[in-house]
Amino acid sequence: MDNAIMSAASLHRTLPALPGQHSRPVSRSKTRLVRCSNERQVLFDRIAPVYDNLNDLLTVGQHRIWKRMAISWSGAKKGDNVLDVCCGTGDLAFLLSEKVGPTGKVVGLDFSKQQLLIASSRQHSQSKTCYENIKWIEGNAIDLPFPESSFDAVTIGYGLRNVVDRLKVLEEVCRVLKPGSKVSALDFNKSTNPFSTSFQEWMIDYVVVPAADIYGLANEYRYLKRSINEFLTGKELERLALNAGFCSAKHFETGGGLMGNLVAVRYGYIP
Ligand SMILES: C/C(=C\Cc1cc(O)c2ccccc2c1O)CCC[C@H](C)CCC[C@H](C)CCCC(C)C
Ligand SMILES: C[S@@+](CC[C@H](N)C(=O)[O-])C[C@H]1O[C@@H](n2cnc3c(N)ncnc32)[C@H](O)[C@@H]1O
Repeated sequence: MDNAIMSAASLHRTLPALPGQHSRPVSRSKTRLVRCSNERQVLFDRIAPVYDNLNDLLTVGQHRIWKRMAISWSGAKKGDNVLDVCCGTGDLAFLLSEKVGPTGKVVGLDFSKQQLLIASSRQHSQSKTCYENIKWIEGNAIDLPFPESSFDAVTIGYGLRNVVDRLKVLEEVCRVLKPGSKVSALDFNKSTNPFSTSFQEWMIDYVVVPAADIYGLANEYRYLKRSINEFLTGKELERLALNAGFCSAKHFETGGGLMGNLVAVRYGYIP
């Protein structure tokens, strides 16, 4: 394992075992979820080398603006301890690092080793000293390896749509957030406007997939359209966040309706 990347298992080993922990029989539906999750992990490992370049190309740099907006909505500030779930190659973690500065701390968590290796090499190839405050952890978003109330803000960029159990992920995020703190989750918008949906699908079929095909990754990028169809609308995401334990949730459309950003607050005293 790359020295700069910690595994969640090694983090867990440093925590005391819970009393009464024992292994349970695994159900068929759980086996299916694990298989689906493993397939996605392989997919994200495969696209890692081209992911950043394709994002810049396909959005003509616009994704950087959407990511800056996501950071701003998270409420992260100087000196904060923050988490980027499904961090991939680290775009949001790097922006968070600049936001919280050298007195703050950033954790980037992802289950794709290849994505994390790129994040770590970007961290070391760029000379910004504040990037020293970032740690990369190989782990699963449905079982965050942190105690409750650990973070002042959490971001998730294009991650919630890709996990097999979204409610569990939001419950986990709510648990690790400090009371009164926010999660900001940027993703594709599953629009209720037929024009936006048609444009999104047209872009994927005729621009995104052909561009990915140049790298032999057409199938991996075809998955995008399916995953957006199976995703939740803004209103459904707001309801899911409330069910996960957040006290308020609001979804904003960005990128001309192509993208969306869920902002949810964990119940608690806000000074
Ligand atoms: C931000 C983009 C992709 C992120 C992304 C997210 C995922 O969940 C994936 C899953 C599996 C494979 C890949 C990904 C993945 O790359 C790129 C999105 C591109 C948009 C579909 C199109 C953007 C349109 C432009 C903003 C419009 C520009 C207008 C032009 C100037 C006329
Ligand atoms: C589309 S990428 C987004 C990367 C980055 N956040 C960004 O905005 O560019 C989705 C990331 O989510 C990660 N991911 C998906 N399911 C996950 C899970 N259950 N646990 C941890 N990471 C996961 C993938 O490995 C991948 O790196």
